[in-house]
Amino acid sequence: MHVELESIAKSFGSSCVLRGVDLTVESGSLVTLLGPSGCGKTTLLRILAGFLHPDAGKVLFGGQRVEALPPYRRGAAMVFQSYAIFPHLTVADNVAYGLKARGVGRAEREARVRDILAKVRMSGYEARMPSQLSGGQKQRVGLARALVIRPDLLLMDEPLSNLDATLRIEMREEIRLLQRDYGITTIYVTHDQEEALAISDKVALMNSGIIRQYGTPTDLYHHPQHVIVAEFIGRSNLLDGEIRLDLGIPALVGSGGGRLAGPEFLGRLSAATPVRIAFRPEAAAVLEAFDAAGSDGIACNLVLASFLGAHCQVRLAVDQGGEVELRVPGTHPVMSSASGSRWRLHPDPAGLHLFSPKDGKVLAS
Ligand SMILES: Nc1ncnc2c1ncn2[C@@H]1O[C@H](COP(=O)(O)OP(=O)(O)OP(=O)(O)O)[C@@H](O)[C@H]1O
Repeated sequence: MHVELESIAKSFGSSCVLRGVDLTVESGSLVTLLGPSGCGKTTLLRILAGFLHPDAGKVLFGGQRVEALPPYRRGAAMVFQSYAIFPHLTVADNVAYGLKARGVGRAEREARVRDILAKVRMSGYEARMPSQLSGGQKQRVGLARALVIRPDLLLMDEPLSNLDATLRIEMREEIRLLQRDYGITTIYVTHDQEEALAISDKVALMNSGIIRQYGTPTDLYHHPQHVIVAEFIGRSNLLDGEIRLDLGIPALVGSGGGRLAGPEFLGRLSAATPVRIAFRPEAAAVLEAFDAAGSDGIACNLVLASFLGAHCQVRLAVDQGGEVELRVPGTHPVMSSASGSRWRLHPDPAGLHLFSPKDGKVLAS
């Protein structure tokens, strides 16, 4: 089911929680609402479900406005972090509950319960009580209960946050496979960026009640449109810098004055513009032994070089303050150097993103 939100606003008392949210979710896709705690994700999901009314804006399901419809008439099912399964009913009765409420006959009910329990790999647990299940099993029952009614829209609020790390990864893959199999339009709330990247067709990154960027996981990772996105998705090194005129030619310099990129990268950015510079630890960079005669790049000290198996990581303290993290090959001389040794870092301009220190918006990338 195609879902559309237009200019959704919501306040609780004097605190404005959603400040004009627009979102389009294509039929059959999985979209995550990602963002730090308190940014309004759950509030938005509750507005979609019909548990909360927006102060302003439109909610459209399949082109029809639904703000006036109660939750049970919206064709959506919700899966909660707390499982929300009935403790006094068996697994089979929990899953059959929604079908019974919809007047589905016994034979069909039993067949559908059997099918969906097989799908979530819970066959054989029909007669168990919830108290006899592990967290992951309860979560699967919750999922089966939502899926069995074949909802047009599945709303999931941090459904995996009560599970341990291994189970979380296993379950998120199951959810993604089931969602694709059934072609159910799904809106999924999480504050775990890796989970969001792993399972989504598109991610809406929220912060302070608005969506900062909405796009595919690779879009958000490689082309952050706001400094918040660069910070929240993956890891980013952030440094202050400035665009300066260097013999009349604009150049990007770090706070220590070392040149990092030339006019080909800066486009139409004018001189004397302060910037926030971001680059990822895995972005290409040259890290060379410090030479007092050089002046380009970022002067820094080695804090720690760590061998992590699949790759090596170094932490460097920048002379002008702050730290950067970098991935290097195991053969790099920094790996056998002492903490405190002096280095000069030249991030490849291709991996740099520049943001405005004022409003956080992207200036160049
Ligand atoms: N019923 C309510 N009454 C008053 N304030 C509320 C209510 N529900 C939510 N809030 C406030 O609205 C803000 C957004 O809450 P929301 O639950 O949407 O955030 P979230 O992004 O889902 O956070 P989390 O990841 O911690 O669940 C918070 O500051 C919260 O305290």
